[in-house]
Amino acid sequence: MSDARTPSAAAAAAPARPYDALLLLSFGGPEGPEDVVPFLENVTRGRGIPRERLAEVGQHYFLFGGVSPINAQNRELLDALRKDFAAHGLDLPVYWGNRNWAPYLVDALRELAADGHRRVLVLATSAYANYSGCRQYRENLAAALGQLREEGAPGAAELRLDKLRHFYNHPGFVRPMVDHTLAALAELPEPVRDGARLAFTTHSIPNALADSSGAPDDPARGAPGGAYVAQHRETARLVAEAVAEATGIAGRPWELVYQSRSGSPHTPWLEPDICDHLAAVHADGAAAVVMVPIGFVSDHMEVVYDLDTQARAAAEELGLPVSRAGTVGADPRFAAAVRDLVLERAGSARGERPARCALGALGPSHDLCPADCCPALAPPGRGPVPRGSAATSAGNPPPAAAGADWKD
Ligand SMILES: CC1=C(CCC(=O)O)c2cc3nc(cc4[nH]c(cc5[nH]c(cc1n2)c(C)c5CCC(=O)O)c(CCC(=O)O)c4C)C(CCC(=O)O)=C3C
Ligand SMILES: [Fe+2]
Repeated sequence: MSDARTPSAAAAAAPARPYDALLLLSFGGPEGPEDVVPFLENVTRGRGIPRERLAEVGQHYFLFGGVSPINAQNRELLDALRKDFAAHGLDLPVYWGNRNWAPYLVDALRELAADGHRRVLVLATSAYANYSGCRQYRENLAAALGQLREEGAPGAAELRLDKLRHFYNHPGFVRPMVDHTLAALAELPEPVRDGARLAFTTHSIPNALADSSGAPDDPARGAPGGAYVAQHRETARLVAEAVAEATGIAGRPWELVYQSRSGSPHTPWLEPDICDHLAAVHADGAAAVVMVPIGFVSDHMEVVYDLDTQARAAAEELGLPVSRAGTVGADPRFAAAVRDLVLERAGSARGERPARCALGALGPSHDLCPADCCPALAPPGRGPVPRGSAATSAGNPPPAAAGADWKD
């Protein structure tokens, strides 16, 4: 077909249409000692983290000169995305803004709007369903856009933001993790390699937040751990199976464990902690452990401190050989996966039915978060969060602010 007005020809000319930019939305981190305390104040405002925990976490950052690796890693990812888009003829500018530190989200949106962009896709650097990786980012988008509209920032009134779906089961996320797990196995001394177990790690969150994670119609919602745990178990299984195939060793034990717990000790959070897990498998006769941080997209502070510093020290004390797999970071396969998600979503927005790539049994995640997806507070007795209750009114951005990412 050569008619330039047919949808496919138009799509070939501007494959991301109707979108005109991509925003990388991340956590942010301090870039010097003087940033650490104000950064932690931003992260924990209104979240009830004990002061002692904050002082302790500040020390983790000071141990690294007050610099979190996360911003440099996001700059690398930006670079990889721009290279990948350019190499594949995708003319889509990429912007970057953070929740907790400069460059801030609100400034990125101001720039996007001033540059004339109107329909913007958002890649949040969080692969799984849960409040902090899903709804909290949507709240951040709504709040920043609300602020710009109040300011009367040029273009802000027309700006519409659509968050891309969760990508935990996309091959561009899973396959680099498989390679990195194989590389971490190869780092172990040869005699313990075949007996090494896999410990997949992710951020612990309060049990109540895990139980209510995901969309209300998600089969995992209501099961212990909700979509958060179900999705992590799926990624872990996919990686473990691919590692078994590559090594020819079937039945290597693996477990999903947690790290970076904070909050009150009286509130139950997901367990076991990686350090307790290392002690348990050591007592059980494990020869070695490979820690695989599937919960994170880059080797940021939770990885370089909580795993490489704290968990490694615990393993050393036990005399248990350990190694740690790298995260996806700026892997070109991940950049290509982002391009795939962009083109897929653009196709959907044009009313087409694009292939929606996902490995395993759970299928691709939803594009539009339904009203009670990943609520901030656990619904009492696991029922739906009542509309307009304290749990939702502060958190649920109105449709106008959250764009097509919000369905009510
Ligand atoms: C699920 C999840 C992810 C993964 C998904 C995603 O990436 O979104 C994640 C990522 C990250 N968490 C990070 C840092 C922190 N998280 C904290 C606190 C918390 N995280 C939580 C959850 C998550 N966090 C929760 C439930 C809290 C309790 C307070 C609250 O309910 O909000 C605190 C406060 C101190 C403390 O208590 O640890 C800090 C400093 C950094 C930056 C690292 C760097 O600087 O390199 C990153 C990427
Ligand atoms: Fe969600």
